[in-house]
Amino acid sequence: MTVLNVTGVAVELGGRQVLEDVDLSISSSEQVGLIGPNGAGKTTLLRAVLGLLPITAGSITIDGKTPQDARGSIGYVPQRHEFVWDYPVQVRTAVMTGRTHRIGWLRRPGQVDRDAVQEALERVDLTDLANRPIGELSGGQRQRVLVARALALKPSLLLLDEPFTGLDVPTQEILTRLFKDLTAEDTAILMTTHDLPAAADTCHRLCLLNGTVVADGSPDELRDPAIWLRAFGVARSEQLLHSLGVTR
Ligand SMILES: Nc1ncnc2c1ncn2[C@@H]1O[C@H](COP(=O)(O)OP(=O)(O)OP(=O)(O)O)[C@@H](O)[C@H]1O
Repeated sequence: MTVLNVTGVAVELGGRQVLEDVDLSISSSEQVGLIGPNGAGKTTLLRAVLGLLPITAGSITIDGKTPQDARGSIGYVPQRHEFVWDYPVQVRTAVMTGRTHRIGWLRRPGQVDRDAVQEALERVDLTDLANRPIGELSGGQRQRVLVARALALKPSLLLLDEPFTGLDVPTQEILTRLFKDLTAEDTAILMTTHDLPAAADTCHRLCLLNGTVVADGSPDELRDPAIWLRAFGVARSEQLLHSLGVTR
């Protein structure tokens, strides 16, 4: 079943066309890697899917709804530096903020909300740190807080912006396993990353973006080096091709 449907989407920022004619669809149980060079528009696309940026053409639906109407079923894990870590709250409270769209701004969390937060903490193995102030956490622990915060919504679509950057191998493995479990439970995942080998290993499909979708297919279908060179806007990059295990 299609969860995310992006058709002919264009986004302008500061008078500049950042995305043009972007098509992308993701089904439940699919993990898709969004790959592209710096400035390709990956974060912009995630923010458009979240309804945080206006689109100037095309359409975006999540479970058949507009981004604004679907906000309560999209989990978003921003890049770690975008979150305010010196805010004096405990881990459990930070994770509860992920449910704001479900609870509403003026209501207090109920038992359902507390249970969802507890389950999310368990899934990222953070129950021992639930009462720790977020400012005292390591980088890997902070990443797990952000993932738990997104999971507390029990989303049908999970958007991850560079979830593995700066993480040690054990933390990467915990998250990789978790994302696999989530897709097995029908969650659709769209993840930006610069870690191409890891993306090729873990994602069902890769979407190569550079202002528009240059290629979209399974890692096996994208073995032609010309596709990667076109996506990254370079004439020739042995290192890029080598890191992908793509042969000329
Ligand atoms: N608020 C803004 N106003 C104007 N231009 C912007 C704004 N935000 C981003 N841009 C520009 O839009 C383009 C796409 O940025 P975006 O952050 O989506 O790229 P990205 O693919 O996520 O890059 P990276 O891999 O470096 O994170 C860049 O050229 C960026 O400078």
